[in-house]
Amino acid sequence: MSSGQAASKLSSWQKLKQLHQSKSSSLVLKDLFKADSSRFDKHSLTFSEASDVSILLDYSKNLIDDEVLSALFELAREAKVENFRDSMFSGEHINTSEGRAVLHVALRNPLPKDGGWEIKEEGAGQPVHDVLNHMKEFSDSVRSGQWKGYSGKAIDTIINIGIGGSDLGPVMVCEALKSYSKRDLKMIFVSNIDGTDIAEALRSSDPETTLFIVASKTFTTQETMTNAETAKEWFLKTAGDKEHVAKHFVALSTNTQGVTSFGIAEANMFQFWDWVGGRYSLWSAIGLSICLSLGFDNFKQMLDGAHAMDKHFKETPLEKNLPVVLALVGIWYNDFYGAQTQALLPYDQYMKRFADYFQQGDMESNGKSVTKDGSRVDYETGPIIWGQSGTNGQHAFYQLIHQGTKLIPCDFLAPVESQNPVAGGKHHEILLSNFFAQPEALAFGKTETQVREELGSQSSNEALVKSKIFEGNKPTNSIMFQKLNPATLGSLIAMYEHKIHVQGAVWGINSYDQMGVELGKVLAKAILGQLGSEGDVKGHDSSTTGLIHFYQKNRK
Ligand SMILES: O=P(O)(O)OC[C@H]1O[C@@](O)(CO)[C@@H](O)[C@@H]1O
Repeated sequence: MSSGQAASKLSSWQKLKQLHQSKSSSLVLKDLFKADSSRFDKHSLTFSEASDVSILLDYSKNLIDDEVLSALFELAREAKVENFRDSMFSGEHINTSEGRAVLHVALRNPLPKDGGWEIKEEGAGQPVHDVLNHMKEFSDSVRSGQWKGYSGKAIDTIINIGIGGSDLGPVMVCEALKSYSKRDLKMIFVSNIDGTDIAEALRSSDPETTLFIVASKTFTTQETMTNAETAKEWFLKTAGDKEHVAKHFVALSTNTQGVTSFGIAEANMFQFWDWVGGRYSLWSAIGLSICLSLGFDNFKQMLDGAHAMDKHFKETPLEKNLPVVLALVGIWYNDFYGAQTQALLPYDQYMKRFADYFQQGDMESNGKSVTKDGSRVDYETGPIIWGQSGTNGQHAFYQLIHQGTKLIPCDFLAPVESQNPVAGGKHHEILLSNFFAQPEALAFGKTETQVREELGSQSSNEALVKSKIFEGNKPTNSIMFQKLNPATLGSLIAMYEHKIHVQGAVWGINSYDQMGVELGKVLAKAILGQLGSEGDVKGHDSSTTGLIHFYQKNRK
């Protein structure tokens, strides 16, 4: 297990520091490609270890050479990344602050008799498959119309009530795999405590044909429990009898007591375990909405794609390991080039929520500043994750990426095949031409000479010339996959989960707790009790007090 040591104490870290100082000015992509015609072949990897999945990772447009790469792999070895990975897979309690295992890989691991790994952790074997069987049975029954609401009608609307990991994964996957969905089953996701979220969901729903999923690992999250109570009151206004709740409410949780006290029968509960992190839980019972929308078979194919990537991560040498390469190249920019963010730019409109999903996945995992042994880091940890589908982002923020003052490493992703080859595939070719062009422009830019040639007589306008120069040398990864099918999406998500794992191991931090989300909740609870009148407001600074008083004076 990684000792949680400070990365900066590692000799390979110091070597990388020196390499950056001595080489960064000579790591120029234009020159690196000119010097080596096989650079693409040398710095791209393929993954096709799952049926129906073929992924290419081209990492040649990065500011690296053999010396830098080998120092990065040395860093991974010195930080004991392989041991830490193996500790995760074996069920060791690597989430040290909460004394828990980290076993989202167990959720997509076949039983040992079917070729899966033996994982010694309560729940991590047959119980996972028991829940999957229950999910299949239930989703088949709802999708077929066999499951009836209290008035005997089939279900045509699913409202998933959850937030964070109990929302973002299902939302992202249902969007990404919409072309595989049962189009006449309306999927609605309610997450925000803002009454608008639940109000808009209920406005367009019929209590006789709506199924509510209350998704919460703890079954204590204020937003989710409040939304669930409001939904139940709305439902009972029409349904009347509490007996009918059983036909319209199910729960996804680790907290059986919480579920039954809310009034949902245990038979309508889909269990998961404390070794499933919220931001890693879409593979668990939290994925029930995905099963309902896509059908269990597609959900299972997604699990299988993720399992294949798990196997790849577990067994492939670091130098050929897609998650490891992504992680190390990311550390090179994050910790030695001072890049603060990482952009995820999927050129597939179905993946428009992909970056949103990994905002929680990455930033709630690695947004830490203390190592596992309790010391404050003296280096950068988790990057800010952001992004948007292409080509939309090109018309929003690419100006800054191309000509701004910040270094923004970008992952470009795109499918070879479109799910909607409209206009004879013309749209897809235009999309892909942009997917190919943007990393090329970022890498190689446009020189002053080229600008002057283009401007001709206008090149006497120095300011204009300067404004049209593209410095280039902006690093990108390009990831292509055959088609955005369930197995491929599963592999891609697992690839980024393991990238996050490797970075956390190198930084010596605990990627699997989230202490940082607690303080705000506690303060909010205290303020909630003080909103009655001005006299109730106590113990705050003048700003917080002033804001609360402004609200109290002006509310209607
Ligand atoms: O699933 P639940 O227990 O309702 O937690 C929801 C989300 O809240 C958190 O912010 C933790 O409080 C995320 O880590 C988590 O995914």
